[in-house]
Amino acid sequence: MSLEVGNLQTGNLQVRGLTVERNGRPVLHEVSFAAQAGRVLIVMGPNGAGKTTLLAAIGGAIKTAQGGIEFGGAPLTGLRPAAMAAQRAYMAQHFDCPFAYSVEDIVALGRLCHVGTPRAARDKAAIAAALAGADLASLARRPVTMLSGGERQRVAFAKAVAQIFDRSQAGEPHLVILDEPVSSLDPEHQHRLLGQARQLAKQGATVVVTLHDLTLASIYGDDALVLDRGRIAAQGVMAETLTPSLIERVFKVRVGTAIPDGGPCIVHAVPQDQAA
Ligand SMILES: Nc1ncnc2c1ncn2[C@@H]1O[C@H](COP(=O)(O)OP(=O)(O)OP(=O)(O)O)[C@@H](O)[C@H]1O
Repeated sequence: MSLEVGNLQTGNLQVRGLTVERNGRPVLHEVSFAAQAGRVLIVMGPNGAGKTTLLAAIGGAIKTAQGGIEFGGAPLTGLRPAAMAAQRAYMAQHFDCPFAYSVEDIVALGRLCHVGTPRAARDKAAIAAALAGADLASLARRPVTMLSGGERQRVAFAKAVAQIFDRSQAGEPHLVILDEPVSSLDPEHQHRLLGQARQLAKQGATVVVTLHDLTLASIYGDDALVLDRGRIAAQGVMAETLTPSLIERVFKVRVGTAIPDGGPCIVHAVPQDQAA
């Protein structure tokens, strides 16, 4: 099933014929899909498939060679940077800060796009809510240089949440892009963060997340986009798309256990030379 949508509703993300080159080499080839408001789209694929490149293109962090990216029916590049930042939060795969800013200060950077607008009145509430949501309230004054890898990842998520707090609270369309947001997190915080991503979708966000953990993808994703060597290998509703045969073909592992009918697909991946 295709993730194309005919009539764009406000808040839908539409990517058409996207080609991206890195270092002069195409790494995404004419990728087309839609992500719908109120739903979580999980982007999956092997190392080097182009997931980060895709999210960075949608997040405005890298240039595209060809194709269009529209949000709510308008080109994403058409807005001024501050207006765009108020509705599109992008959490990159890696977050590193060499300076000893506090956790709270880093999360507050997410509010920079609201300076000089009425939304600035909600900065304090936004930062407090984002810190609490990421379980960082007790670390708010700690320099980020003194955090663990997982704690830093939660800071990056909290910054993204603070950025789109206003639209989320108002139930207005916004785009949340999370590139491997749980790669360093313990199981409790993985579920906590992805649960929050689902909650953002419930509040009107269009949520696009990359994950390597196929079980988490199955639990938290409404829709799936599977990339393989820069092209779409499969796309559609999660339960219909993330099948054992797809997993074996694209990820080159066998599925030991899967519970497909309705419930989450619990993926127990074993090497291909070990029959399930
Ligand atoms: N800065 C860069 N310059 C040149 N090529 C790059 C650059 N970054 C990534 N690539 C290449 O682009 C392709 C896609 O990389 P990308 O990071 O998007 O993959 P990915 O699916 O996110 O992989 P992973 O699962 O390992 O994070 C790969 O072949 C990679 O080697």
